[in-house]
Amino acid sequence: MAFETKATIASFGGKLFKLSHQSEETTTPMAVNLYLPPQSFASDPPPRVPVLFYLSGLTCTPENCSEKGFFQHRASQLGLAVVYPDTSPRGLGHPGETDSWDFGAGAGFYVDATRDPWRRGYRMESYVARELPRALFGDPQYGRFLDPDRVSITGHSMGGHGALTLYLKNPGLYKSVSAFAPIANPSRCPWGEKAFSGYLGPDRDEWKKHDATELIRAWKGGDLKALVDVGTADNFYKQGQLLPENLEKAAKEAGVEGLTVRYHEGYDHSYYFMATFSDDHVNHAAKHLGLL
Ligand SMILES: N[C@@H](CCC(=O)N[C@@H](CS)C(=O)NCC(=O)O)C(=O)O
Repeated sequence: MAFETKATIASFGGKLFKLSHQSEETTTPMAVNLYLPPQSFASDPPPRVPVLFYLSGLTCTPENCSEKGFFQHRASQLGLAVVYPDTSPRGLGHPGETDSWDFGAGAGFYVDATRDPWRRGYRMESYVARELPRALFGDPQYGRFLDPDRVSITGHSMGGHGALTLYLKNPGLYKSVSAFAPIANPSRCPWGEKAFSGYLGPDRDEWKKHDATELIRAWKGGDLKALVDVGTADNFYKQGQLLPENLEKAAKEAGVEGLTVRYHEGYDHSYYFMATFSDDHVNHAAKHLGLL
């Protein structure tokens, strides 16, 4: 279904498009922001620029990171498009959908739910990894700007975990992955236990198929090309919601190379942390997308 353009906003010499389209996976209209860098408007026909998908964390819409993550700063210099999807369907009307900030609306966890009522519409894995890219790359208005063969993925918190799992589940689909403060081992933290039992049911073996720390053990794709940043003053890190050490340990035990985890003294979970290191994450993607 074609995208409706709700707003066009100048940003770092390029343009941020606030879009909406009807999703078959979620059965709802989905908001998504697309940033096109200045290079996209410098010639006609435009160059096909590589694409970075950014997956947001709990409670977020496409706006949070577009407004204050500062990915557009470095993306504009390098000639990289950035796609900011939403974090769940909206307005399905499932009982309890908006009762808590860490489950239901704003908290889709980038899985395809298998439990009622969530299995209707809460299909953010299929939406983000398949439907949205297919729709964008095939779109009559926006597809001609984008290179479907050069795609990377990144994200924050729940979205950092989403980026890691989509990358690990789909070898070759993305050229690299990075994450800010990811919920790295959701089967073993309160946020993940709540989300996975609600969306996937009580069988913990099912959870393993959607847990980055478990998936990394089975990785056979060679050098991982993964960058992870964590702030040591992040309260969620201190409360044991993120568990990045478990991811590092699993990679080490499995002999998986190419995972860089950096701990930054004094940084918290917020966009002050993200904006500080977003250039690094864009550079990481750009290196693997042939821009650097
Ligand atoms: N609502 C939660 C915080 C949730 C939270 O920090 N969400 C992060 C992602 S995990 C976020 O990006 N929030 C939106 C924002 O800060 O703009 C609380 O009050 O503790």
